[in-house]
Amino acid sequence: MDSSELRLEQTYFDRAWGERERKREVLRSAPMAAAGPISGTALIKRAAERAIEALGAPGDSVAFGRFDDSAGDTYYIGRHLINTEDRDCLVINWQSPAAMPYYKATHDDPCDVRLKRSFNTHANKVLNYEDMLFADLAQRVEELSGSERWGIDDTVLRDLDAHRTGEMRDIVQTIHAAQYELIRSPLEQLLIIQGGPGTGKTAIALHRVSWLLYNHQGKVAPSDVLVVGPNPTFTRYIRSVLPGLGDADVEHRDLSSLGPQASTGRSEDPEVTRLKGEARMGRLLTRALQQRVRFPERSDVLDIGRGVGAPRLGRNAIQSVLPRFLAATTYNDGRGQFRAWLSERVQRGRLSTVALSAGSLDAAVERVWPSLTPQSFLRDLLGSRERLVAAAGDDFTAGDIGRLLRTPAERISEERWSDADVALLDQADYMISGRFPTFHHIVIDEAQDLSPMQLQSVRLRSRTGSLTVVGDLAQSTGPWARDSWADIEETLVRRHPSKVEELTLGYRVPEQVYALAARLLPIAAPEIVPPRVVRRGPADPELTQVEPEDVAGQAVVTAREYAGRGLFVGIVCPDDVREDVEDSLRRAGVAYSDVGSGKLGASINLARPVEAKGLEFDAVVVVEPESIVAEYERGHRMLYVALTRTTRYLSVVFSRTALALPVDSAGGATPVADVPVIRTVEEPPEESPTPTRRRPEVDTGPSRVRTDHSSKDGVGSDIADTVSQAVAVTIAAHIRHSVGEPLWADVIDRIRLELGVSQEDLFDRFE
Ligand SMILES: Nc1ncnc2c1ncn2[C@@H]1O[C@H](COP(=O)(O)OP(=O)(O)OP(=O)(O)O)[C@@H](O)[C@H]1O
Repeated sequence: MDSSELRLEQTYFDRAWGERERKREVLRSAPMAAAGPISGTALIKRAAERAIEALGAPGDSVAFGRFDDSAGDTYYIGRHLINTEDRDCLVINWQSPAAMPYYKATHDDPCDVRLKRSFNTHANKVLNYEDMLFADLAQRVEELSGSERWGIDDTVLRDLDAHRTGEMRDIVQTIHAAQYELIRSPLEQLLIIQGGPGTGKTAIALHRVSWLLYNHQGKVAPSDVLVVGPNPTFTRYIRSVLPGLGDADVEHRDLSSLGPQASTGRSEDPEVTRLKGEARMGRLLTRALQQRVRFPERSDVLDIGRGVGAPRLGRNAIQSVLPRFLAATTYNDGRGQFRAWLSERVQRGRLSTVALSAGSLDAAVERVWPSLTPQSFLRDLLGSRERLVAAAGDDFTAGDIGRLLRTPAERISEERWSDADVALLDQADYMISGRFPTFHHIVIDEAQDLSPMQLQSVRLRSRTGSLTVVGDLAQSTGPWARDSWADIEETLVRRHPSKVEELTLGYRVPEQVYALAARLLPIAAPEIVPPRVVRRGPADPELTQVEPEDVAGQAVVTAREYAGRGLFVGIVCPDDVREDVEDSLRRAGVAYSDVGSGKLGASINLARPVEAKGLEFDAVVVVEPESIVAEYERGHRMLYVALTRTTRYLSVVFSRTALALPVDSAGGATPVADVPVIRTVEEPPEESPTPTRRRPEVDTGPSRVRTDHSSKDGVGSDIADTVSQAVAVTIAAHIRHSVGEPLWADVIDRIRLELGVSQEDLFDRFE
């Protein structure tokens, strides 16, 4: 790299930084300079604050890339627009149409771009850069590697190898041409994006939101966009991406809270979950709600108030008007209209010789048209066979009714609700009050698993039908596992056109790991074309066979080894061995985060396979794959999900089979067997839980010898070991967050100086 060129770039970066910070100062003083009413000043202050947010932080680098066109003009691309006082543009923000060539240029269609430069920066210091010369690429096209031909450069690869944390990062610097096309696809449509694990679906959906907000300002505000994820952990994992792109105020919700009542985790049979998710449940709720409106039984008159002279109306008079009010938009609107009619009728007909009190009127209305909350309505319905049968019509069998029926809790506040109930409550809320915010654009992530009732919840919130729906059919599991997008498309499409687009490049999962996971595809999802993986990882997957009683201990030992290297670790474990793994973690004194509780920790995270969907870790330990397959409907898909969560390292700890694959993939009843190419490469280390470490034959490098310091079941390591590991992990996380990788060595040296120990001292101490 030319150092004078580097200096020139730094000069440009410094200049842009100066302009940006000048603007920040101007914006800061704007409210003070504004004269006029206080409310006006407050408005200016708010606007100034928003504009300051849009500048990014003072520590952010001003740009991440640049391109030069054939006319010799140079354009810098960054997260935020930077102008001089005279409105000369120094840096174009990435969402601007002017930035398009930076993303669209490929070796076979350079879009008039001569050079594309990607900067590696720390704060605003340009550390180095990588160039792509399109004329040169076109000449060398025959020599290019597969991933180079696909447009994957070193900047992407470096980004993919970076440490992961519990928060997703943006990909503005390295958005691929194919991804960019989807990001800037028209707003008014139902766009379904299908793609294998780690193809960037979530990243694209979020960048698309930012792009749409910038390019449709005035039409779509951030508060007019909703992002729906599968669970609270996932929502937390992704929710800092948009604010980081300058788009705060976008609403993030997860399915378990997409209703008037969040799920309280009621567990139920998958059959019941499936039934509650069916579209016909919507019809059942509609009928059941209408049936709550009726003239009181065992009475022919409705008394409006009490005592002599209190007005009364006959059954027929009331029954004849009810259908009119039942046609109102919502249950509560109909109730209001009925109340008004009753009041008017009493007064106009002079039915009363005494003044009609509001209380008497309300009591009479309540007897015919009870006031309901979604919770009281659903509790009454699911708790009564009679109500269920009456509402079922021809749509449901006696067996269905039996499955839906449940004993209500004594008090409504004690009622426990399942995830599937949330969508029913949501539908009930819509029918009863019709009051909830709608959005111009909605993103649904992991959409492949949603039930029709959950899709309906989303649809009710969509004001325009503009949606971005992302998912992977090969990862579709649970009661609503599907093999096609057709029903989702049908449910969600409204007045706009719809299309299904496919992503074909796999970013997250290294080649060696994906080769293992892809063995499941012929069973898990034979129709799916696997993605083309863009890179190799640092190691082959490690398959370790141990005795059944040692599985948990070995999983913990493996996870600790990874965590000890400062990696962000996920243990993906079936319920079958979960308690044992938790016990082993506790006994080993290992702090870990329970992914199901909504949090991701900085070191070891324990997840059920379903909870791991959409997440990623530096290293993943998949425990007892056979149980994962057994515990889930479409279990091979769930195992595929588990195996594809890693960005770098994968270990599989098992007692029976590493992958539960039929010997003969054509035979339905064939027994499960191991992956055929596994071989034993290493004897178990002493004191470890008698593992037989195995690797797939694809491994061409020398065997990696692992030294295992743990005792028999991975517990009982000394306290010093645990303390030093915890301290090291914390310090490493701190360094990673504080400075860029090129400075790590300096920081570590500095720590040594601060501690007053030289390199030699350190060795002395360990001898
Ligand atoms: N163009 C890109 N440049 C750099 N990294 C990328 C790019 N595209 C995707 N990635 C990275 O790949 C990883 C996977 O992305 P993402 O989670 O969006 O994939 P996904 O398709 O939603 O995966 P899953 O199916 O598992 O939910 C992330 O770390 C993301 O940053």
